[in-house]
Amino acid sequence: MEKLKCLVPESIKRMVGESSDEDLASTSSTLLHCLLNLPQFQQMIDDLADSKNSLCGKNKKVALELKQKGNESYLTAEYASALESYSQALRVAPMDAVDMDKNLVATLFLNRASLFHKIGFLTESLRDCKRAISISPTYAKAWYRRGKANVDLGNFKDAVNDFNNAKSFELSLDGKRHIETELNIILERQKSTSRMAVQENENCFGHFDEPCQLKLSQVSTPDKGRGMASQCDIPQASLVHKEEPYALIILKSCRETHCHYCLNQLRADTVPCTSCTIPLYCSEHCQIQAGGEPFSNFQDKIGTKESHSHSHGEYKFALCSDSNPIECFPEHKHECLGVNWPAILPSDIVLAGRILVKSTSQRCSTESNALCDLGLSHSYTQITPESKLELHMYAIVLLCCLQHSFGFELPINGVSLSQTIILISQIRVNSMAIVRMKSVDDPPDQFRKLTSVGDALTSSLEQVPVGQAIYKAASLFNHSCLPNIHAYFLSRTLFIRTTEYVSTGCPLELSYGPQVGQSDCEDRLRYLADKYSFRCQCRGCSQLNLSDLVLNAFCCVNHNCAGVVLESTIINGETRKLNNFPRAPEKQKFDSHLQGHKLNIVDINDVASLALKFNNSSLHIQPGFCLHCGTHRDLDASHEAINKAWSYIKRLQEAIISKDISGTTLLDASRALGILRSTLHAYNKSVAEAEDNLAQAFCLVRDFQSAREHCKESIKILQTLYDPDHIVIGYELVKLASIQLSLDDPAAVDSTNHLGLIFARYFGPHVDFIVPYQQFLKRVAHR
Ligand SMILES: C[S@@+](CC[C@H](N)C(=O)[O-])C[C@H]1O[C@@H](n2cnc3c(N)ncnc32)[C@H](O)[C@@H]1O
Repeated sequence: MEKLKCLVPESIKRMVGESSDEDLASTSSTLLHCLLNLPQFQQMIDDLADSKNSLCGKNKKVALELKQKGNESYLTAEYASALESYSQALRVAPMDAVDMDKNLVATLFLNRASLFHKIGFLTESLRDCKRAISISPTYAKAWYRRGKANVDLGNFKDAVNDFNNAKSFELSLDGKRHIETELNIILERQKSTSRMAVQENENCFGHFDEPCQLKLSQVSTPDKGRGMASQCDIPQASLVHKEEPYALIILKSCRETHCHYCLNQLRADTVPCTSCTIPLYCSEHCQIQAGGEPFSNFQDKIGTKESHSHSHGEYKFALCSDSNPIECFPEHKHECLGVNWPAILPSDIVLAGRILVKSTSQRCSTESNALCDLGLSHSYTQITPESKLELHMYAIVLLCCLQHSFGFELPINGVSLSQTIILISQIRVNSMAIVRMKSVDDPPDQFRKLTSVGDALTSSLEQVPVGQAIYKAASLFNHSCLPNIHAYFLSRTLFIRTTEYVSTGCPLELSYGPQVGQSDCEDRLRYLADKYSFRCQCRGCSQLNLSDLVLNAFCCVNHNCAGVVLESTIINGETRKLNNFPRAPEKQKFDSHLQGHKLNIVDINDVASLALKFNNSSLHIQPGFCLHCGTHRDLDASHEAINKAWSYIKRLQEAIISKDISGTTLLDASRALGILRSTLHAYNKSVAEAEDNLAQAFCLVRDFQSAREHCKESIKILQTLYDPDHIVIGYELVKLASIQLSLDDPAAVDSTNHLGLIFARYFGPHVDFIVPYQQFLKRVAHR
């Protein structure tokens, strides 16, 4: 794409860079004509959209090689490698390929089922057998293997049925006799056991159906456009919104680890797409929902006794569809042609393709003229000239790819291109990042069950983005750096909950990323302007707050003084708030923010009261001078000392990542923390980060007592910068509780109770699905 950009004449680049949403039809058609005359552009479209150049199509030869490799690894007991080979082979094997008179895919499922059985993954084995049987209903070995897995799972009735089927399809007499013997043993065992059968349980989320009964109203605001507000008083932790995505796509970084439909972490028995090698799914349910065909459509007819009716090959649609019917559009189908563009173009462009195809198919029924009319806001006019050129180019490439590979019946002209450019702009402003909670100590490979869980007691949690989606109704929620609602996801469903009491008429606003306490006001404004092209007008950025004042502050050089020293950038930023929003901050804001703190807040109140004394919209604060006693600090020298100290903390961070922490690294970092503490303000965010790094490092060298103290110090600071019951504190308490448990410290009970309350506030009844680790902590702490 970059090379292509260089070939566009400067005059066209300038015209595109200066375009507004009004003249997109003419700018995009000018660029289109220019590109169509470039052989490099034609070549690019051929590479992306022509099936002859496809790298994402099925390939029998490669599948057979991988199968062979898997068999060899299995024989030498290299099970992880065998699993990798079989799964890869399944991904590339054509559904109609035959190997030694058997459907190749069915054989591969069976081989993988045998491997799973060998390593004790019984439900995975059972599911792979089912898949082999649904392709090849008379596959005696698959019935037999399934019978064995059912025996080990205690499902004797099913096992008897499986062995009977295996016996009837087995051709050799010896084989039949062998199965008969096993069958008799099972029948005996069945009589003598009362063991409960283990039920296969696919994607069961208990409280998926929590109703959302609150009515919200759409409001219009002068500074943020449309927004959502409450129509009644809403208690904390209430569900205010629930929605299925209009369109969704997995992020490139998660393609190998998460299901391309529901975005849950893939299990070891991944299910491939039936037509191309790009997506992996966690189940046939997801594979079919995405637009794939059921495996039973590829039934192997070789040697089949057609009359046999197999009652066990059916699919289970356990997730959302039964209880909560959702509109389902086969969103991968038009990409599923083995061509390269869905794998190569950026995720938001492939998402735009999904929306175009979906809305065009719906357009036939609604007879709208717009190619795609989501009715969402966008910020095309505010973006940079480079971004405008990029949007133009991607819109042209996407429409050409859709037309070339999928036969999308749409003239590529100024009108369709301008609508596509606006669509991509809407996606950039309105799409939500779907996140999943990840325990940092999760083993990255699929052999989760094989690794020890003994080290889990020093775990911590983080949120990782896995997908990007458009939720049409939720796009109307505005951003606040001090949000009063919180969004999270179960499978593809978006849930939004209040995190505090919200009174009637109050705007409901979530955070698009940055929050007060996480970074200072200038950083938040920069992030939102860069990513979403708007200048934030939320209360966090328009009213003074303690976090923004102390987050990057220095301490007083006078050891007896707990005062605050600010830099000019912070003072300027805070003064700007007052200039732009000359409303007096309310005194009680500071007080309520500090309620419940048992911390020494004298210095913070100093800052607050000083800030409140502003006159003519300016703060009377001198950079470099203590706000309490007026003593001067040399800020240049302080910066130098901090940078040097921080280099030791950075070294420690690297050592933590490589899990190789030497005594010297730890000692240097401890000394560096001393310098940070004596130079920076007690509530400076960098001190919290350094404390947290030391806590992690001490955990790794198993000095849990030191780890606990550093972890507590870090939490103390964060509780001041955020709300004490903010979700960030919940994550930190997970770390503290796990360290306390490692020390048999009874205080772990308080920590787990506290984190339980915080998570319940953010996730309501879904807490155990989102943070299953907290259940484990609670159980151990209360034991
Ligand atoms: C996802 S949309 C929210 C709904 C939007 N207000 C509308 O009218 O459709 C995001 C856009 O809303 C506006 N917006 C949201 N939060 C804002 C804030 N805190 N300050 C200023 N503008 C905001 C910006 O224009 C942003 O690009």
